[in-house]
Amino acid sequence: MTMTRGLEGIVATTSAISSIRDDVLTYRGYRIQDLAEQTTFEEVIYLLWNGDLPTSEQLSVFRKSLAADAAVPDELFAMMKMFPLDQVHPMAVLRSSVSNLGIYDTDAERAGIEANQTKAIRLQAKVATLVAGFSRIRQGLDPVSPDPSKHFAENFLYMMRGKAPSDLEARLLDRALILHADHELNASTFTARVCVATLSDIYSGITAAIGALKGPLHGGANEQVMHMLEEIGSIDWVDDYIYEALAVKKKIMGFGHRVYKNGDPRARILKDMARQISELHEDTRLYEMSLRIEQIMKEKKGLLPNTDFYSATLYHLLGIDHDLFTPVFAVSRTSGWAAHIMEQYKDNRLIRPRAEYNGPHLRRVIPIDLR
Ligand SMILES: CC(=O)SCCNC(=O)CCNC(=O)[C@H](O)C(C)(C)COP(=O)(O)OP(=O)(O)OC[C@H]1O[C@@H](n2cnc3c(N)ncnc32)[C@H](O)[C@@H]1OP(=O)(O)O
Ligand SMILES: O=C([O-])CC(=O)C(=O)O
Repeated sequence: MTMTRGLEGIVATTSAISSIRDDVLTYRGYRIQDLAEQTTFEEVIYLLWNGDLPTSEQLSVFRKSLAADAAVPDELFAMMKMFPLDQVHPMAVLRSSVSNLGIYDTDAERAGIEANQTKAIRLQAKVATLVAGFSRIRQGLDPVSPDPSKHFAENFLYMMRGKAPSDLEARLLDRALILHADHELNASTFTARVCVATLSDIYSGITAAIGALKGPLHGGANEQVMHMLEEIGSIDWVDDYIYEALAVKKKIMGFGHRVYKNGDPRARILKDMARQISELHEDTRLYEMSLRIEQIMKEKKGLLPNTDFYSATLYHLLGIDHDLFTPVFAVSRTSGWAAHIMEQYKDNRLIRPRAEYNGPHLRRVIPIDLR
């Protein structure tokens, strides 16, 4: 048996959804840069689930079905109101709420391609309503009902804020959702596939994936980047902070990647988006601090930013609460998780690796009164 820590370099499945080769990221064969520039998040969801970009007619039908499924059962918002709102993390709320969505879906246990496509649409639409609704409930406000006339990203910001975002803000979020939608066999996607490979249901798979995304070594890093920027506070303190952190071998959030060694292509696009919004708001403090951190990390550690680094500045300037950064990631990644879950069902085999045992050798049980 061979063993690699963290399964590094192990190919665990075949997949036709997204690919990282020579640091080029593609979804279904399309470069991420091209998708971010020329398509919308709804087109990308369709692409991930169906293998091809939609025609305008297909897109229109698809958008209508997403909009029709965006409302969530009142019981879920009632349940959220009972949570300890001043201390609970929104990712914990999302994890529980998606699990609860399955309880209210009468098709939850229905198998088959069509049933899973239907449930994927429901999940994708409702996950945004849940995140936006929770952000309002904890401020003592009522959730805003989804507006079917709005595009996904625009509607998401509208449901959070209670008023429509500008076109540029909606487009920036739309691009961020595209960039985060899928990423080959990352930890949360692998979790989703392991879960449904037991032939468990799609709600269980996405709930498990949300749990994996929450951790700071994965999707939770975007919130931690923001904490770090806040802790540093000013460009004047960046050098001291980073050098001191590196001296005690502290990890700098938003840097490094298991697969990319020459840089994450999404980070380059997000960096430009962070610059754009910083200039728009005439508030370049976080962006300039981030540039300096990037420079030091490259010089001292040879590490480059990953997708979570500049998304922190972008989301902050979009007015998104810091602890909602990872839930926003989850809203986007639901599309990728659902694509992988459906791919897994199509050609399923239980995922069950081995462990190399390194515990005690065979021992005799000593009766309890003699231990
Ligand atoms: C959407 C995403 O999930 S993107 C990733 C988001 N996560 C983060 O940004 C958290 C910070 N980054 C990290 O922890 C790592 O780079 C990971 C988890 C992304 C990749 O981890 P791995 O491939 O397991 O690399 P590993 O953690 O073993 O790091 C290898 C070496 O680089 C160092 N290193 C890696 N990332 C960092 C970092 N961000 N800051 C400082 N040092 C780092 C490690 O300390 C280690 O050094 P050592 O060999 O001297 O012990
Ligand atoms: O691929 C990974 O390991 C993590 C990542 O960047 C992602 O999930 O987007």
